[in-house]
Amino acid sequence: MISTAVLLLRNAWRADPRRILTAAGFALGGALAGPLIAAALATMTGAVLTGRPAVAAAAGAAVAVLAVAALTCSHFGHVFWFELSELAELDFDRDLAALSNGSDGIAHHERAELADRFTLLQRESRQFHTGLGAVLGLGGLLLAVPVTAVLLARVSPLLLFLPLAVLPPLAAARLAERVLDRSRTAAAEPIRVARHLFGLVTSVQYAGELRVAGAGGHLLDRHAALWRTATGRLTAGQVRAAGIRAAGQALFALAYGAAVLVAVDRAAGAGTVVLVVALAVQVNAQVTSAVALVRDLQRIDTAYRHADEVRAAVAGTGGTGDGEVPDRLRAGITLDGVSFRRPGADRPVLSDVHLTLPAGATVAVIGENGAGKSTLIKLLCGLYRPTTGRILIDGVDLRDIPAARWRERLSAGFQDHVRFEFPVREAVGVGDLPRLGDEPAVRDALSRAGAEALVDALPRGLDSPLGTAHADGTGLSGGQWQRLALGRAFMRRTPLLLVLDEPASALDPDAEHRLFDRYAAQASAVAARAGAITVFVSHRFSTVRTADLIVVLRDGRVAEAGDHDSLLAAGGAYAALYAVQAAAYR
Ligand SMILES: Nc1ncnc2c1ncn2[C@@H]1O[C@H](COP(=O)(O)OP(=O)(O)OP(=O)(O)O)[C@@H](O)[C@H]1O
Repeated sequence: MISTAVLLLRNAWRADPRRILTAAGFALGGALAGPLIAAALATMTGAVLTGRPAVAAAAGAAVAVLAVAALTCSHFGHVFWFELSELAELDFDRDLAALSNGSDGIAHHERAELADRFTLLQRESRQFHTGLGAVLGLGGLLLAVPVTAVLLARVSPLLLFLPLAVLPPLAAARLAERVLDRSRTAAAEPIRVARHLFGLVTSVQYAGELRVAGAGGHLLDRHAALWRTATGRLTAGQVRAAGIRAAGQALFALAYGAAVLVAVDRAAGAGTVVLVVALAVQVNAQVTSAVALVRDLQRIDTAYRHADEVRAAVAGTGGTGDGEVPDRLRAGITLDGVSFRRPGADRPVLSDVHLTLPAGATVAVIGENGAGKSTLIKLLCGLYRPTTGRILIDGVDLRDIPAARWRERLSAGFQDHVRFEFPVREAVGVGDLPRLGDEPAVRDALSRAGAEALVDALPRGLDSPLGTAHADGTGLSGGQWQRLALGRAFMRRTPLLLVLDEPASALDPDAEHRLFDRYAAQASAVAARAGAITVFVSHRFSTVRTADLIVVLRDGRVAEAGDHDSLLAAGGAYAALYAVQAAAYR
């Protein structure tokens, strides 16, 4: 926890040294005012009772000034540290985003325990606005407690034990926070799933299907059940934590009662009794705030610990070598005995895949649902790493190439593409960030994706905002979103590998056919320039048959590979599938 406090202070210092110093000054001043008020009150009472009006008036004025100072310090201190705390929250959110999206691969995202950690971290990041205040408050207490102790010791050394009575409630608070942490961890999974269900029920995208199926009520019932499970676990944790805290406070209450008895027993005068009672109240307030401040700080400590766990899980998912990506592909991409198994899965998704994708070729990957087509695409993109085997780019192992370097030479259109609710030029331009504002490049990509007519029909052309995030945004159909995603995939000028995972599943067959005709002509130009390989997944054989190489996957293995004519002649799985689809169109 001390390291967390130091980290928060260091970050605040880095952000604005003057601001944090001023906030610390106010925190210390405010903390000191408390015991001094008790001392001034005692002096005032003694002076009144012994008939010294001038001293009583001065002490009374001091009480008033100190009380105002305490309030002022707390108010202005808050103003100074609040913004720094907001920055700490922003920093942590950025860290989270980097952890979530900044890793080389994506396989760790598919692990449930990591998803739970992220759920917790998102909740915990909301605690950051209290962190700096807690550190400064505890700093103030470090000053106020000894001053209070000295004042108490002057009455009786026995009273020195009163601040020690702070320890049981503090220890109890630590223990209680650990109990709460365990209950929050236990509740993370039901909360995550419940949020997912709530997202489904409230999503415009799925509204139609859920209405027709009448599944909305069912999902809400499951959501409520999960929420009840989560709340039950959290409440059980809260009850246990409250019991532990109450036990700590009870020990302090005993010490408090004993202190007042000592004061009454040793009282040299009414002023001293007032001093002890006021200081005992101070100690009580100090304990209560110490408990709250420690709890706040401990939550942030927990957040950092959880973030470290995620960081450790994410580390090591990236490439380590310093291999170069060739300017142009000469031989091609080779999969040499590639297998892939997800952590914790009992069987591999891909097994012992041997394939050569020649430079300049168009490769179609086909197979039944779940055969491993998308997994193969993600392996080629370096988003997953082979569990065994190698992927060689012109002979260089992909493992030895830094992920960022390889990705710069990729273009991808994914099945579950992003629907960027931006103006069209940006929604497409993000496919090649350096050319985000390059209108001719965006128009060219749109034309290759067959989306120029779609954009021309929009009220503000390339500047038309898309989606419901904008008041004047235009809603698009699934196929129209897909055309824009394709446009995005076509933004990069010289990719070495273009992957298209069911890029036209939402297009009508005619549109898909035209798209691939147009694409094939351009692909051969890029292929001639850079030896670029296009790998696409499609279930439509009218498109698949045009590929130079067709790879048929079955149960994660390559069942057949070859061009259309040779596969038909072989009379295997491809020929059978082709015959079924051809018959359906006859
Ligand atoms: N996110 C995931 N987490 C765990 N397992 C997964 C995940 N995605 C896919 N799988 C598993 O990997 C296998 C291969 O999935 P993949 O998406 O590669 O198949 P596919 O051939 O592209 O299927 P489709 O034609 O349905 O898109 C599936 O059988 C599934 O069991």
